[in-house]
Amino acid sequence: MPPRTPTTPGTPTTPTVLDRIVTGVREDLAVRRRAVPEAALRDRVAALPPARDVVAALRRPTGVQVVAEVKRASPSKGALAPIADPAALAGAYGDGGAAAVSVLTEERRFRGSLDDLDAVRARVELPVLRKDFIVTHYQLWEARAHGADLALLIVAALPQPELVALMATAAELGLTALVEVHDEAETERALAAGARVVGVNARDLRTLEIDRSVFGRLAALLPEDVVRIAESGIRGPADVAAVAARGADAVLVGEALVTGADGPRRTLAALRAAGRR
Ligand SMILES: O=P(O)(O)OC[C@@H](O)[C@@H](O)c1c[nH]c2ccccc12
Repeated sequence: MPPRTPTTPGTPTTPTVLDRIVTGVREDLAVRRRAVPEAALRDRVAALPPARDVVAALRRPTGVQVVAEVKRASPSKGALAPIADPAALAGAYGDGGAAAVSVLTEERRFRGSLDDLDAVRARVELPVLRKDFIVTHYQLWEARAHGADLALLIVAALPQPELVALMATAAELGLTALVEVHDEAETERALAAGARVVGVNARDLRTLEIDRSVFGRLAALLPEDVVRIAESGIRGPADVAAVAARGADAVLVGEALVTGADGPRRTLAALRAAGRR
């Protein structure tokens, strides 16, 4: 991968956490590409029923919806939960009233896999999100071939022409793009690329710091018809209530659900209660 463009010509930039993750993702991807050619993915996709309607599931008048994440580990926190049976966890999320299930498939830092996506897909009827660092069309084909209805596109990881091209491929595949932003410039890029579902990540993927004020700031820039998802750092009901007051349609929650002492069903119920309208 070419180095990031230095802000001052001639000044070398140190790779951010995001840069390092994407480098690893590209290496792992090269291995999978050799094992499973894109033509094979296309055949699998052709045999599948169409992807689910995600917008209807994520925006409901009854309250803030919860996208519940299958997350074993993260670069910021290390190990979170072993999750030996991701399908069982997804089943619990479904029972608890999740609107969708997010499956982290990045292997090195988040300890996820496409096997997790398969297991979850086989278990729930809910929309499923492939959460990864998607930088190639191949990964979108993979996402759909493994049953995802939604795919994450992180604006910070993608130059604008790539973002636009990946959104077009997602649309062809019937995949809804969840376009992730963390600042004003990224929000403008997401909208310019035609994003209909925007995730505001409270965590800066370059530094891994959380800033809970980002959702309110960026949600205010989104047109009414765009679905708004508050991502990361939702610790409990009070955080759901805070983003609900600022117009969140949904929250994306990982850590609080996989580490919560009350278990995923009750933790989910408490989060949903805080977002009821
Ligand atoms: O575990 P949390 O703080 O509830 O966060 C979930 C989700 O927002 C987070 O996993 C996430 C948001 N955007 C990402 C991009 C890549 C990897 C992970 C993420």
